[in-house]
Amino acid sequence: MAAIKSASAGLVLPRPVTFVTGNAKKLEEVRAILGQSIPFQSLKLDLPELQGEPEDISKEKARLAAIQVKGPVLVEDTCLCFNALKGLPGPYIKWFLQKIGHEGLNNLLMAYDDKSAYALCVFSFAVGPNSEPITFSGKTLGKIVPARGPNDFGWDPIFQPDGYDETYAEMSKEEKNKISHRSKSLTLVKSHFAEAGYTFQI
Ligand SMILES: O=P(O)(O)OP(=O)(O)OP(=O)(O)OC[C@H]1O[C@@H](n2cnc3c(O)ncnc32)[C@H](O)[C@@H]1O
Ligand SMILES: [Mg+2]
Repeated sequence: MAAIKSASAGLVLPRPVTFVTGNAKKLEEVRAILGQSIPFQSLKLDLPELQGEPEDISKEKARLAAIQVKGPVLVEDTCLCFNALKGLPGPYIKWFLQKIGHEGLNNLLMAYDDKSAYALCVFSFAVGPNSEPITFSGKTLGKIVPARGPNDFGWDPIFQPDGYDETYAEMSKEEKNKISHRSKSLTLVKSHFAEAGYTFQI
């Protein structure tokens, strides 16, 4: 399915955008942050992930998602990067978290004074299976601390953003969504959609 350029507006997409993720908490945040700004539907799929740089991983997820959906897709890949470890665990945070938990992640930094870290969210948008995905990166700086707050979402209890006394987990959802890596990345996605003036054939 090809996207066509309309004479009056921007690109006309053959279908509404599908946000593809296997993570219900991500979807909740994306819904809250986007509101009505970009109409989208969601599809729960755990896409295979490449190893490599965050942008490449995210782009490849978008390519695979667009093949499955056969239309416009949004995906994202989230990294938690420790500066003392030159950016690791980075895109591998999911597996580190699963295997060693919050305490193990803190222990990784035991030998270092530098506990600084950043949360990175890379959204990718692909118009369809044959188009090159575009990426949008949002970063929030902070530090790794012993877990505090509800254990609802991933590594939220051990990430304390710079300038705040609370971890992501201790903040209200609204507060997190104002400053998070995900909202910064989505701000760029929204600008792109506004500039491109996409409309959708329903
Ligand atoms: O299907 P996808 O979208 O890939 O969902 P996922 O859960 O596999 O997510 P990632 O591959 O991006 O891996 C990121 C890991 O970080 C966690 N995570 C993502 N965003 C987070 C956030 O804002 N706060 C805390 N943990 C987060 C998430 O639960 C994963 O364990
Ligand atoms: Mg994943």
